[in-house]
Formats: sequence, C-alpha cells, structure tokens
Amino acid sequence: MLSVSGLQSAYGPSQVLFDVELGVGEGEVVTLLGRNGMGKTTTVRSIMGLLKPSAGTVRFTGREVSGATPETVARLGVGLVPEGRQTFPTLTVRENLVATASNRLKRQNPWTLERVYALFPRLGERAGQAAGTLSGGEQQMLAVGRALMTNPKLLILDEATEGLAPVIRAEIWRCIEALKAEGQSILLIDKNIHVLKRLADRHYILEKGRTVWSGSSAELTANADLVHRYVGI
Ligand SMILES: Nc1ncnc2c1ncn2[C@@H]1O[C@H](COP(=O)(O)OP(=O)(O)OP(=O)(O)O)[C@@H](O)[C@H]1O
Repeated sequence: MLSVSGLQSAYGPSQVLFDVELGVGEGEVVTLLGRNGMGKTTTVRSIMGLLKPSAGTVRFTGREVSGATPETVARLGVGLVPEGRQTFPTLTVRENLVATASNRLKRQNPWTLERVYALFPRLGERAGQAAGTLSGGEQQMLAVGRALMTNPKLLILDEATEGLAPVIRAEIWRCIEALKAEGQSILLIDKNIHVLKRLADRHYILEKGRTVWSGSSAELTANADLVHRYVGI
C-alpha cells in the first residue's frame, strides 16, 4: 500500500533524511521508531507532500506520489493525525469532524459522526463545544476522529499519545486496536514501545535519517539491546 524507498529530504541546506526505507501493507499496523530528532516527523511530512523529497520514491497504492501536493496525497487516501493535534479551535467538535469529511474512495461502511461518537463517547457528549475548550486528550481523540472521517486507506498517527494521561492514552490505544481489528492500515509513531510490540505487526527504526533496522514484534522483543541502542529505552 505504502512503499518508501531511498527517501532523502532537507530543510533548506540542512539534510535530515538520508535513506529512509519503509513499507505498510494492506491491513498492517507498522511503527516508525527512533529517538527524538531522528527524522520520524520529517518522514511523515515527506510522505504527505508537506515537504518535497530531494531524492527517493514514495509510492501509495501503486502510484508515485513523491512531490505530489498534500491535497493529492490526502485524496488518494492517506489520513494524518499530525503531531500537536492541530484541530480548529473555534469550530465545534462536530464542525471539526465534518470539515474535512469525505468518502471519495467509496468505502463500504464509511465513518460517520455516529460511528466516531461510538468510538469516542466523549466527543459525542461534547459535540457542540468549541474544540479549543477541550482537554488535551479530548483534542487528540478529535484529531483521530477527524482523520477517520476522511475514510483513509492508510492512517498515520504522529505521536498521538504524547503528553496524555495514562487513562486517556489507554483509550487511544483501545481505539487503534479496534481499527486494526477492522483491517485499517496504520503507520504509528510513538514512544510507548511496550504497547507497540503488542499492537503492531512490524517496526522500522530510524537513526539520523536512515532506516537502520526493520523487523517483526517478535524480532524486536528478542533484540532488547537494539531497542536500547536506537530508541533509548
Ligand atoms: N522546519 C525545520 N527546519 C529545520 N530543521 C528542522 C525542521 N523541522 C525539523 N528539523 C530538524 O530535523 C531533524 C529531524 O526532526 P524530526 O522532527 O523529523 O524528528 P523526529 O524523529 O520526529 O523527532 P521528535 O520525536 O522530536 O519529533 C531534527 O534535527 C530537527 O531539528
């Protein structure tokens, strides 16, 4: 579904990605791991068309999308929950959810307000409340709900549980598990490696803008020194 190969990206003169390789198959949950500043968010920005790669390829559902606009990438079916949530603060929860909603890919059983409220009952209870007045955890749920309302083929979550209270974090994990059970393809960036080992099928580790390791959850578990070296846990 998503295949990234030899990806290089820079911010002006400063090169950040040197050789990123990663892939997400249909119905797979895949993680991108690595310490702070190793290039995870830059990889996501490059996939989404928010940053134009200087070399390498990004293919999504068989189409080359390196250099495509964010609108094109979104229209092809990539939904992003960006780092820092970025919901529309003055719009209500409901307005946020419908603002970018679509089912362009004609998915059966598409996401609707009702389905999002069933997944996150707190959002239903606060449907008429301005997003800016929600707690951090509720805003995160809204960011996930908003991405789902675009009915993406691939959902990318960049640090979706960062800074959340454990109970809220658990709710986000529960939601991701439910999405996985439905066959949703997901690329996850997160630091909760213990949860990720249980939840995800495969993992990639980035070190200074390069993919230095990839493998299954069992392989990751068997390589505690690897995790310590590259992820710092
Ligand atoms: N807009 C920018 N301009 C210049 N350099 C940037 C910019 N954004 C990020 N960088 C640099 O690119 C490198 C990779 O950053 P990136 O945000 O991709 O890392 P990350 O692995 O996602 O880390 P984190 O977990 O801290 O978000 C860092 O050295 C960072 O300082």
